[in-house]
Amino acid sequence: MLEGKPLADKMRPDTLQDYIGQSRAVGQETLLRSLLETNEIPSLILWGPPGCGKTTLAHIIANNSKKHSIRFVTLSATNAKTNDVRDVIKQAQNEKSFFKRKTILFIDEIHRFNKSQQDTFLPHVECGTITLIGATTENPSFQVNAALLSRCRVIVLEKLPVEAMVTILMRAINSLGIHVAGASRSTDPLSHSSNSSSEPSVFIEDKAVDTLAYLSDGDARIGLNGLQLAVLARLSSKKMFCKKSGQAYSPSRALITENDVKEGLQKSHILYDRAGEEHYNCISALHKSMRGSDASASLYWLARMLEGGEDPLYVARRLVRFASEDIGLADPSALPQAVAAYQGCHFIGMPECEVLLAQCVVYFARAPKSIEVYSAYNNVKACLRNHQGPLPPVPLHLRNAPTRLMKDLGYGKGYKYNPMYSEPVDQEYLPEELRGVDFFKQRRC
Ligand SMILES: Nc1ncnc2c1ncn2[C@@H]1O[C@H](COP(=O)(O)OP(=O)(O)OP(=O)(O)O)[C@@H](O)[C@H]1O
Repeated sequence: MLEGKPLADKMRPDTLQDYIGQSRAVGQETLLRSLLETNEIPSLILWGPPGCGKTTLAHIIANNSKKHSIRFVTLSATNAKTNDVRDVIKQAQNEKSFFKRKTILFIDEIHRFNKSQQDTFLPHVECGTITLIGATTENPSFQVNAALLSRCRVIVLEKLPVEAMVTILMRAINSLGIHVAGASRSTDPLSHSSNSSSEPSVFIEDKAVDTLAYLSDGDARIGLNGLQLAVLARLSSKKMFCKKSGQAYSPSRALITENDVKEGLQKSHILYDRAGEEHYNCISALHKSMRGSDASASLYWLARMLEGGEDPLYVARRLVRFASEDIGLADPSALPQAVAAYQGCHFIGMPECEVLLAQCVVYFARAPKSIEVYSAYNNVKACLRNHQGPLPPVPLHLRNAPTRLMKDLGYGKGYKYNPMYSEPVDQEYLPEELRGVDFFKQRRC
């Protein structure tokens, strides 16, 4: 059971009874559960973080549907082409008209289809040729075509809590015939596979199960595959040790410790999902903590990103933006600080550059804030966007007149060159129709 396919795939449950957690979405009293039990599947978008059970739920629905002779077709948006979708639809139409057979189309990572690809199946979902089930880790309001979204029920699945992770891990531990060494949890002796004489008895520390459940951060795939790696690594190091020391490999006992499971997990997967929602959530939390002048929280979000493997230059670029947007002229040295931090990160890279970013983040959290320039500039942009008709011409006196013709046309005429005047110069700089507008005070014009 340990070799070959990832443990997470082998442990995928087939029925709702074995589907752990997610009670808000598919608990006993939920509408979705009654629909699933009566096999009336609506079009669904399953939205949730990696490894929380989206594909598993679709797999359970597939199992159920097959019993009711409903076709269940799976496509992954990472490699399916628009033509593949068309083929599925064509077949679904035939099945519907000739055999009155329904088709459920499951599209994994539906957010990877662009809007026009999503348009391909919209009319067929509308007219009931296919029931669509899409799985996504990304917020469907941004990634799924609005018309399609309005025809689907969005099911929000949550990160699996630690207790649910422990249940999932214990089920795997039981089916692998591993014993738990420690007081609080006992394995189910009946489910142990019989211990063949060529294999050692494998034990796992009670604490290691908790640590694995905790560090998997709600992702059952990481937890199960981490368990598999830890066991395989421990067994092979035992064999290596015997080989090196010239001892005959005698199967006895192997103990999986907390350290083994920590090594079995990749830190970057545990803490942070660089490409997904978490990336935007953390940068937003950092930005808001600095804006709120909370230096300690700012450091926390920074560390969470960097420890999770975020690109330091991405963080540095956001700091450059923050320096102008939120600090602005309240402390004009913030901008050079951010640019210097960016260049410093570029020169020395991680992990050395983390302290540069930390210094800059704390400086920014403690700095006085001003959005004066940022909001005045937004007022100007709004003014330009709201303008009806052609934009007003640049006043003639402000135009440069490099040629005789331009001079003859009045370019630059009447312009007062400020350094020639000792007193303040009375001169208009805005177009005629905006005369008197102050973008620092006015929201609109
Ligand atoms: N709620 C659950 N109950 C029991 N096992 C689960 C549950 N969720 C996930 N698992 C286990 O974790 C594995 C991975 O889960 P699954 O493929 O369903 O995640 P996912 O949400 O589709 O993730 P991704 O977005 O990364 O594809 C499954 O094969 C199964 O073994």
